Amino acid sequence: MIASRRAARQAGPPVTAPKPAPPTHRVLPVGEESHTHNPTEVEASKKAKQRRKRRRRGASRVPDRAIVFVGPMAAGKTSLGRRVAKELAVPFVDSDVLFVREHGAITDFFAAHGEPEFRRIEAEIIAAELAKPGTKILALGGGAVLTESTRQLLAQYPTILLMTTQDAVLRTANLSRRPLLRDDPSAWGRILAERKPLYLEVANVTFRTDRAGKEQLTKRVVQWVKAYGRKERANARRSTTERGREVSMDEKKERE
Ligand SMILES: Nc1ncnc2c1ncn2[C@@H]1O[C@H](COP(=O)(O)OP(=O)(O)O)[C@@H](O)[C@H]1O
Ligand SMILES: O=C(O)C1=C[C@@H](OP(=O)(O)O)[C@@H](O)[C@H](O)C1
Ligand SMILES: [Mg+2]
Repeated sequence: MIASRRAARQAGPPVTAPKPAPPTHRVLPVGEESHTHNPTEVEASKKAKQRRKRRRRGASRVPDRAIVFVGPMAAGKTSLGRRVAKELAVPFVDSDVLFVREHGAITDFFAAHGEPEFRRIEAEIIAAELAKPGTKILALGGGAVLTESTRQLLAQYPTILLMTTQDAVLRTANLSRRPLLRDDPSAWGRILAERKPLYLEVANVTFRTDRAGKEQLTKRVVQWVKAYGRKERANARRSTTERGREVSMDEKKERE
C-alpha cells in the first residue's frame, strides 16, 4: 500500500486525455456562466449577465408583496396574470387553482356544498396567500370581492381590475368550468352589474381585455406595476426623510 502510494507520487499527477476544444459557435443558454476566452462566448456571457442585471433591477421596482388581479368571470385574470408574472419573473398564484387542488372541481363543489361554503373557503385561501411574504401575482376568482373581509385586505395591495364585455366573453371563454354561467351564459351581464361597485372599490387601476391583444396588455400591465413600485418606494423614502427631520427638530427643541 505504502509502496504503491510512493510509486504513485513518483509517477506524478494522473495523466488525463486532453479536453476537446470548446465549440466556437455555441450559443449559450440564457444565464449560463462561461469561463472561456472565445470571443463569441465572452460576448454571449456578457449579454446573459446584462439580462440578469436588468431582471434584478426590474424586480426591485416591483412592490414587495402580492399584486392582485380581480374582475368578472373570463375577463382574463388567470391568463393575463400568468403572462405578467412570467414577464416580471415572479411567482404566479391563482386562488381557484389552490381551491381545486384541495377540494376538487368548482362546479362539483357548488353542486355538493353550495356557493356560501365555496366563498368561505375561497376567502380563507386568499387571506392565507396574502399573508405570505414576497412579490407574486395573485389572480382571484370573479366572485372573491363579494366577501367583505377580502375587500378589506385588498386595500393594502396593488389591485388590478380586468374588465371586458359579455360579447367578448361569449366569443372566447370556456364556460363549462364556471358554475354560475354554465346553464345561463347571459347571466354574465347581470352578475357584473351587481359586482361592479365592489370591483371599483378595491381596484387601483382598470384595463380592458376586449380592446387589446394579450401581448400588448401584458406590456401595459407590467409598466403599470413597475411605475406603482417606483412611486411607492419614492413615497417611503420621502416619509423616512420627513420622520428624520421631525426627530432632529424635536432634539433641537430639547437642547434649547
Ligand atoms: N386580451 C386578453 N387578455 C386575457 N385573456 C384573453 C384576452 N383575449 C382573449 N382572452 C381569452 O379569454 C379567456 C379568459 O380566461 P381566463 O384567463 O381564465 O379569465 P378569468 O381568470 O378572468 O376567468 C381565455 O380563453 C383567454 O385566452
Ligand atoms: O365569478 C364567480 O363567482 C366565479 C368565478 C370563477 O373564477 P374566474 O373568474 O377565474 O372564472 C370561479 O371562482 C367560480 O366559478 C366562481
Ligand atoms: Mg381565473
